[in-house]
Amino acid sequence: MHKHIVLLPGDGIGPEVVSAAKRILDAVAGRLNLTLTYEEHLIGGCAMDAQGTALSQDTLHACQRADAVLLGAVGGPKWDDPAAPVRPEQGLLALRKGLGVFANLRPVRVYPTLVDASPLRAEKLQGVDLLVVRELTGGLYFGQPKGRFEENGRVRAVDTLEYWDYEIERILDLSFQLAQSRRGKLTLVDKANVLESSRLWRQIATDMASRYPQVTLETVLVDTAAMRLVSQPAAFDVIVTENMFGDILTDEAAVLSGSMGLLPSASLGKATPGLYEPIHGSAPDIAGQGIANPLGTILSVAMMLRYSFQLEQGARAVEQAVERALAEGCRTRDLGGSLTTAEMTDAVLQRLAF
Ligand SMILES: NC(=O)c1ccc[n+]([C@@H]2O[C@H](COP(=O)([O-])OP(=O)(O)OC[C@H]3O[C@@H](n4cnc5c(N)ncnc54)[C@H](O)[C@@H]3O)[C@@H](O)[C@H]2O)c1
Ligand SMILES: CC(C)[C@H](C(=O)O)[C@@H](O)C(=O)O
Ligand SMILES: [Mg+2]
Repeated sequence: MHKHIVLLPGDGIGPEVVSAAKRILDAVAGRLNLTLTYEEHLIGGCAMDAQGTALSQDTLHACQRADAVLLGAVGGPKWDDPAAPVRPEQGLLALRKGLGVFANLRPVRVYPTLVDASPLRAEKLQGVDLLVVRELTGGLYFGQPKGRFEENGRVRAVDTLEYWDYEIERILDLSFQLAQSRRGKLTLVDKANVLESSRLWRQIATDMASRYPQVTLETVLVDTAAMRLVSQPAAFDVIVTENMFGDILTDEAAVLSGSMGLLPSASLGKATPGLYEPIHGSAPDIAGQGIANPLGTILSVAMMLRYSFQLEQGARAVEQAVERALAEGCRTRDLGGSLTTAEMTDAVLQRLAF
C-alpha cells in the first residue's frame, strides 16, 4: 500500500514534534508493507514570512490531494500584533475549512503511571478515558459577519456564532456512532440557557437520540461541564460540543492526563484527507531547545494510521509503545523528567512491537 503525506511543521516546536512523529511513521511503514512518500509545506507565521500568506493556495491544494496531513503548530509572539491584518492561526483555520474536516476527535486518557503529573488526586483520575468531539468548521470561528466596523467614529468588533442544521446533524450523527462503539454515553455540552444556536443543537440531538437506543444522551451546560471535567472526569465517555467550547474544554482536559504535550487529535470530514495534529500550540517558551514532548504528535500519527489508512494494527502498536515508554518511566520535562524530544522518540521506537 502506498500513501502520500503532506507535512506542515509550522512554527515554534512544530518542526521538532513533526520530525519526531515522522520517525515513528517510517518505522511503522517498514513493518507493515506500507510505502510512504512525503512533501513538506509552510503554514502559519513561517509561511507569512516566506510567502506573504499564512496558507498558500499551492499548500492547500497539496493537502487536498494527499492521503493525510500531519501538522505541528502555528503562531508565536513574532506575529502577535493585535492590529495586524493577517495572523498565522488564519492559515490553520483556512486549512481546516478548505479540507472540510468538520469533526475534531480529541481523546483524553490518563496513564496510571502519570497520575503524579496531574494536579488531580489519583482516585479522581481512576477510569478517565474520554473523547471530545469538537465541531471544527463552524461557530464563532467562521460565522459571518466577522470583522471590525467603524460606525459614528466608534469601532465595533464582531464575531458571529452561527450553525446550520446540517452542520449540527453530521457531527452529532458521528458522535452517537462513536458513543455506541465505546461505553454508550454521549454528553452534549452547550449553553442552551442563553444561546439560540445551542438550543438548535439540543433539539437535533434529542430528536436523533431515538435512532441510537443503545446510547444514553445527556445535556450539560458548558460552565457546569468545565467544573465536572475536574470534579468527576471519569463520568464522561464521549463529549460533543461546538467549536470554541471544544477548544477550551480540551486544554482543560489535557491537565487530567498530565500535560498539553500528550493529547493528539484527528480532524475528519467526508471524502477528504484527514488532518492530524497535537492539540497544543507552538510553545514559544520552549521552542528550539529540543525538549518538547513529542507524544501528542506521535499519538496523532497513530490516529492517522487508524482513521486514514485503516491500519489498526499499526495504530495499536504506536499507542502500546507510548504506554510502555511511560510505564517504564520515560518522561520529558513537562512530565517532570529530563528526556529530550529525540530521546523520548527513541524510547517509543525501541518499544514498537508488531
Ligand atoms: N494547533 C495550533 O497550531 C495551535 C494550538 C494552540 C495554540 N497555538 C498558538 O501557539 C502559540 C502559543 O500559544 P500558547 O502558549 O497559549 O499555548 P501552547 O499550547 O503553545 O503552550 C501552552 C503551555 O504548554 C506547554 N506545551 C505545549 N506543548 C508542549 C509540548 N509538546 N511539550 C511540552 N510542553 C508543551 C508550553 O511550553 C506552554 O507552557 C499562540 O500563537 C497560539 O495561537 C497554535
Ligand atoms: C491556534 C488556534 C486557532 C487553534 C484553535 O482554536 O482551534 C488551537 O487552539 C487548537 O486547539 O487547535
Ligand atoms: Mg486550542
